[in-house]
Amino acid sequence: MGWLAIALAIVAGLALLLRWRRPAWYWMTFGVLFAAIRIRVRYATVMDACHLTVPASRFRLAMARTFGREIPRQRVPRLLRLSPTRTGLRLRIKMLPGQDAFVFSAAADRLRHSFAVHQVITREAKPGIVEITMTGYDVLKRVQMPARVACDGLKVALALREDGRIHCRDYRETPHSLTLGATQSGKSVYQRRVIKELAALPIALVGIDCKNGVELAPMARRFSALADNPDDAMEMLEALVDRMEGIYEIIRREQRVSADTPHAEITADIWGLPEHLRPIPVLLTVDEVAELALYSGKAQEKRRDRIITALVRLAQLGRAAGVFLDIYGQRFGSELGDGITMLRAQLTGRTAHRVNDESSARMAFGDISPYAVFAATQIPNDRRGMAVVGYSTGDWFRIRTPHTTLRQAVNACNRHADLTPDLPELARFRPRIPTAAAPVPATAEPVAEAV
Ligand SMILES: Nc1ncnc2c1ncn2[C@@H]1O[C@H](COP(=O)(O)OP(=O)(O)OP(=O)(O)O)[C@@H](O)[C@H]1O
Repeated sequence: MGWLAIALAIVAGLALLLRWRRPAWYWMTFGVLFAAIRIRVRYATVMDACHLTVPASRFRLAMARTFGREIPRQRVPRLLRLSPTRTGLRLRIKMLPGQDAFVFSAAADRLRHSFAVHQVITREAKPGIVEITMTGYDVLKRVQMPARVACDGLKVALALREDGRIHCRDYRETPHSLTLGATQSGKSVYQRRVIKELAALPIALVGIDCKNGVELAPMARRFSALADNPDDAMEMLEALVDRMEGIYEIIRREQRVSADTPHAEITADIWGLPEHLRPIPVLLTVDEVAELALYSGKAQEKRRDRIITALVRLAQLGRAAGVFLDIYGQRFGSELGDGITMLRAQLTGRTAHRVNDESSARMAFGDISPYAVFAATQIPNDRRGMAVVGYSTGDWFRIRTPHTTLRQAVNACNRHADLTPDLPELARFRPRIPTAAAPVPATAEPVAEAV
């Protein structure tokens, strides 16, 4: 008996220690079991207490009255499935007549307290079925991505979502994006993560970094073109527009060939082109976009207009030609001048890190969800790298990318330097490869040695 008590005390101590120091391990060892038992046992009581039950049907009430029987109890929505996940539990519940997903969403906080879990997120899985995702611990406190994430094509796993799922970006589905955030909110780390993940994929990377190249130049081996000042940026963007127009010519030519071949598919983008004709897709990543939009004097104003016009054209027409845009900045509103709101409308992938005011958050999510605007303004200062991401469906989530150092991103770029394609139209912007003799600025980590 004494030994049993000692063993139980050791296990309980171990559980407490894990819960405190390693919540992810605690969840996978003890937490998931305890939570599943708790939910099974208390399900009906909690549903009742959270006002998620409905009165018995009129027929049963009438029968009870007629035969003088006990009045039937409130009906509890049926728990169809309870499945564990890496970070929590997922429940599928069949809604009762009169209920909708919003009723469950409004009760999310009550459910969270009642089931003693960290977070509860609800969504309608299909008509009549609501899915409740619970996370057992604060998954964004210390981001741990799963070792393997199934991604194919031009899809990359970028961050962990607050519901424990992975936030992926599929460039073919969401070709252009805008990432906002105050200074020191985590934009550069997010950009590094994107580049690190894309480095291994068949895509050409083109960058504009008017901070003299401090962010992107160390990764130059994987970049087909880089501009580190607004004059070069303007010429590079116009060259990219020329490339895009050339690709449209190829598509048109191929369409004419297909049109004369009965039953042949006719493509309207590069993905339907035969492989030998298909140009490599290009991602243009722009760090601190305001540097391109600010001007003083007539000459700079003209340059700014040409830059914004080229960006708008790339955003409007780039998708079919395989040209994608990732734009990063602190703000991206009409104060940056004509054409900015037009450009923003094309950037459908939206991410906002911590912002200092509501108007900045509205630049990202004003047209998606007022709740996402609020969430972006509530990101705490000590949660660097945390962001809100909005999907075109109107859904939004808090996310956090794994902390990616410049060293890690540079290593990935060096490892995959052989995948860097030559873009003849942009050949004059091919970056100079940094060497030990040309060290990166003191603020950045040192450049990796050549592979
Ligand atoms: N996902 C993350 N996890 C942990 N720390 C992070 C994360 N993202 C950023 N940080 C930390 O936050 C700080 C600021 O990050 P970063 O340089 O990316 O911000 P920024 O928005 O690009 O700032 P600026 O606009 O001034 O360049 C860095 O010290 C970085 O280590």
